[in-house]
Amino acid sequence: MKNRVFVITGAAGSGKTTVRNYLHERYGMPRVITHTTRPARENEVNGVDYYFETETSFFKRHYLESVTYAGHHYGSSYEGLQSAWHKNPDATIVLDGAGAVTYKQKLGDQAVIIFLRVGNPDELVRRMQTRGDDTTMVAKRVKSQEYARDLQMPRQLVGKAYEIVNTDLAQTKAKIDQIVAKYVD
Ligand SMILES: Nc1ncnc2c1ncn2[C@@H]1O[C@H](COP(=O)(O)OP(=O)(O)OP(=O)(O)O)[C@@H](O)[C@H]1O
Ligand SMILES: Nc1nc2c(ncn2[C@@H]2O[C@H](COP(=O)(O)O)[C@@H](O)[C@H]2O)c(=O)[nH]1
Repeated sequence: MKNRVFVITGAAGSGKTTVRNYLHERYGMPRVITHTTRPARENEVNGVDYYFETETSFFKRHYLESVTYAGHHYGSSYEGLQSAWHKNPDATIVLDGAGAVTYKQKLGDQAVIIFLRVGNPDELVRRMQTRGDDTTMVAKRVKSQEYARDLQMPRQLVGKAYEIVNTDLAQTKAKIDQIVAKYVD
């Protein structure tokens, strides 16, 4: 059986983690946990949401790809992906737009990319605030180049990725089910 990874990408606050958790809960897809130097949010747990790293420990890992997003480092390891595939042939990961492009380039058909967007970008800020994000962090993020970039699907992924407007979560889940049905028996 072919190993695959469902890559969820899109703007900050667009619902990537929510969709990844749905794929985990509904389809039993293991979540590939990535590494970051960003401070943990309230309720985030090391080894569950991320491996939280220091500026020194981050650079001791072996990454398939890594990026800087709004001033913090993020990276996904080969070992994390292999360990997820060891549990199940279909896994899921949350990446920014640049990471999703790298995954498609490196893994080809094994990477199924789903780009999430919302109708109105103001909704993203509302969702981050509702999630309880630190106000200063939200302001810094919204000003970042990476945030602006990820409002649109990366041009390298046009025609190679699914796009879902995540307004109504029930409808989003139904669309996710349709995509998964194309790949998973
Ligand atoms: N369709 C939706 N309607 C309303 N709220 C939603 C919807 N989808 C997700 N949310 C909520 O929006 C907030 C942001 O969602 P989530 O954390 O999944 O986004 P994200 O894309 O992973 O964000 P980030 O990249 O900043 O980590 C959460 O509080 C989540 O419960
Ligand atoms: N390219 C990568 N992007 C990653 C990775 N882990 C998370 N992310 C993305 O970073 C931003 C910010 O995440 P947040 O949790 O601080 O809101 C978001 O788009 C994530 O999808 C990674 O290993 N590589």
